[in-house]
Amino acid sequence: MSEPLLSVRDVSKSFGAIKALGPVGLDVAEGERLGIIGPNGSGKTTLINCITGFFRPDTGTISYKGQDITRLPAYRRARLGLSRSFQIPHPFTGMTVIENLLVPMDYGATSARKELENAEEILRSVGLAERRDHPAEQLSQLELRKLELARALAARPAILIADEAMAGLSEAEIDDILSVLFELNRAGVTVIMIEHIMHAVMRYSERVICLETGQVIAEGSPEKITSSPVVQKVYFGEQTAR
Ligand SMILES: Nc1ncnc2c1ncn2[C@@H]1O[C@H](COP(=O)(O)OP(=O)(O)OP(=O)(O)O)[C@@H](O)[C@H]1O
Repeated sequence: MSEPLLSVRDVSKSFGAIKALGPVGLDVAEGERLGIIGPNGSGKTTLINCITGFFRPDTGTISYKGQDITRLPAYRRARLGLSRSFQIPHPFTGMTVIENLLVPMDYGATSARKELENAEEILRSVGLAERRDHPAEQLSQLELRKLELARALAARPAILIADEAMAGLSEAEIDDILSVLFELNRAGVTVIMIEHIMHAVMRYSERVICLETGQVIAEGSPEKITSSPVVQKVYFGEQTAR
């Protein structure tokens, strides 16, 4: 196997006496669609926070494109190409949809004209082009989720970590977000999906990792994970684990 795009080795994180994570290890290949599942409190958010630099892990290393990024601050990881979207969108209110993209882009790396072109292309990729000049606060819940993905894409990431991008949406809306995420992946973005909506994460992912009490308890294809007795036990209790 070629060198993984992202590599997590022996990473652990505690909060006081609570061991939230680890030690865990995982590799993510370039272009992969990886799903991470696990019940509430199993460590998914802590893992993302360690990967993106919001938390400093207590132990272990995180490498990206072969570079040890364990001690890099979050904004430097973002500039290297690691981006995340949040479950609860927090757009800049009082700004239009396109302005919401131009703000995170505005760090002087390219010309204003190029930034505008990039922003318009990202809006097209998430299906928000027609809402370009609407105030962010007028968007529907589905459109807000798309704007949240668009904002995460503003830095042109190599890896997008989508944290519960579909929670609370209807089945048709879930299909819509999945199409956007499939398209992004086809365009070359590696996607890590953290999700509680099982049928969505199973449809989307090529490989799924299941966390429980901060440990990886199962890993494999969606089919393997769906039929795994340990995963079933975690989600449905003892009776279904036979
Ligand atoms: N900042 C924090 N301070 C103290 N404890 C925390 C903190 N963040 C997480 N924890 C604890 O760490 C454990 C793992 O939490 P985490 O949020 O990573 O789980 P999760 O899998 O993302 O859960 P959910 O699916 O509900 O979002 C839990 O026991 C949680 O209470």
